[in-house]
Amino acid sequence: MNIRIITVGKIKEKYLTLAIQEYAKRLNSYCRLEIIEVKDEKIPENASEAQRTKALQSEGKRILNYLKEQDILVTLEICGDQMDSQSFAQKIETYGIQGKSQLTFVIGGSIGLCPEIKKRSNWKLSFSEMTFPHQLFRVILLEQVYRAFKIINGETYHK
Ligand SMILES: C[S@@+](CC[C@H](N)C(=O)[O-])C[C@H]1O[C@@H](n2cnc3c(N)ncnc32)[C@H](O)[C@@H]1O
Repeated sequence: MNIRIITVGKIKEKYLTLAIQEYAKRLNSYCRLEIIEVKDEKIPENASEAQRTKALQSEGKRILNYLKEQDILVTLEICGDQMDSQSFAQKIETYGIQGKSQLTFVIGGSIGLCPEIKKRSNWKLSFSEMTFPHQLFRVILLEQVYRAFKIINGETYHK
């Protein structure tokens, strides 16, 4: 299976980079992992609605450049569908069995994801109703994908 993670903005914290590298290394045994970072738009704290919309559209265009028609697009959205790790693993496994082997996860930047990307989404996935920072969220997603492959392969992993 090919897992691609498209993210908006760079990782600035060393400890997060180390955690990402660790999970990327672990995932090597289970899938082909690609992480793509697209440039984020810098907008002021007090940006107007129009400025936000423009910034979201620019980030969205950069993301769309990487999407292929056959990709299963999984958008990470706070208001998406919540599930437990077993169901998450099962859904990934089912896509694999159906021959849909290119899963593309998209994590928004600090201002979220634009409507065009959300509209194109095949699977809107929420990890809870809480808001996590986008840099940390990359680690959380990688850990859950790793956990999913451990579950799919019937391997033990700490609970
Ligand atoms: C700081 S959040 C963006 C917050 C923005 N106000 C919004 O409503 O999307 C950055 C990104 O992290 C991801 N994210 C954060 N918390 C999440 C959660 N609980 N479930 C799913 N994705 C989450 C989403 O992709 C989000 O676009």
